[in-house]
Amino acid sequence: MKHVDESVIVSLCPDPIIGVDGAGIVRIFNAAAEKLLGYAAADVIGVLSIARIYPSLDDARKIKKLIYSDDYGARGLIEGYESALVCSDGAVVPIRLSAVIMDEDDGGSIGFFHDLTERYDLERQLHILSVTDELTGLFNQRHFYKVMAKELDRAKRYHHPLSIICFDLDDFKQVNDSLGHLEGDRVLRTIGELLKDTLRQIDIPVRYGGDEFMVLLPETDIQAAAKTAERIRKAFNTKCAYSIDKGAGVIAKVSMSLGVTETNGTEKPDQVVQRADLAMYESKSSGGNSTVLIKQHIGDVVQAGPSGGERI
Ligand SMILES: Nc1nc2c(ncn2[C@@H]2O[C@H](COP(=O)(O)OP(=O)(O)OP(=O)(O)O)[C@@H](O)[C@H]2O)c(=O)[nH]1
Repeated sequence: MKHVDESVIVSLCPDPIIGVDGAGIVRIFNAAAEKLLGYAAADVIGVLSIARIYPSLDDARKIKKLIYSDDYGARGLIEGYESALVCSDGAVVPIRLSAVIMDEDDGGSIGFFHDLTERYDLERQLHILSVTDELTGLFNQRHFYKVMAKELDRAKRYHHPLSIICFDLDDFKQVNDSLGHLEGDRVLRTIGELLKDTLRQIDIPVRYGGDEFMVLLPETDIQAAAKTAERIRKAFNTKCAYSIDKGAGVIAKVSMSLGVTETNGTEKPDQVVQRADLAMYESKSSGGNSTVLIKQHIGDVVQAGPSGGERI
């Protein structure tokens, strides 16, 4: 290869390269830096302080401190540090930075940046996929237990009530068997939409599995949660009013059995889920299409209902 001038290499580099003098004033600003940040090199060289393109002065100070530390194996070096840059229009771009001090006397350095936007977008999409139930768009069971642990901690620390609604469809198999799986899927998707419309922003709706769902209601006591449960049940009856002929004069009506319980955060996730499940099964075993409440045990005493359940 014939000799190529270093400045040509810098200008051809597809990643942004920014060089600064000891005072932090931009001295090198290649074409990729212009493209990413939206500044013309002619407008920033000799004028712009590098601190201005970091999100805050603290970020800029931290990077300066890092380059003078031996955190990356030697003083005067940064390798693969993840931060962000602010473009001329105010947009913030995630970047990975490697940098070296060019001149020990003057303190001038050169930074090699790599735009991480695509990687961050991909990670965000992967995260969404990992916490979402594909059919309904609700959260999945794995996410439910993660959030539940955090919400139990919060409830305990701040003495706020935390409620949970557990519900399961009654006779859902009949929809699949009589009307087909696609119609069954439509019902499950309708529940996803219905929950998003009915709940507050801070509530966490989850498809627990099959035709079973959970809703976590932070800062909500059992009576308020029961009202929400009833709103869900009634909305479902309006939106999915099926009466399916099971033959021999028997009609199956698809509805919901709901169980509601509250915790003060001192329990394990499984204990709370089991109690909500028990309330839901109580509703189901007495005909479904209803909401049953079971309050938190205090000592061994169950606070409401003959078998711990209060039916509404
Ligand atoms: N269409 C569809 N059906 C599903 C899906 N996941 C689970 N199911 C169906 O949900 C039904 C659950 O059946 P069961 O547990 O007997 O529930 P059920 O018919 O509602 O009966 P009870 O709960 O006793 O009232 C089965 O037919 C499953 O095939 C899904 O993603 N899509």
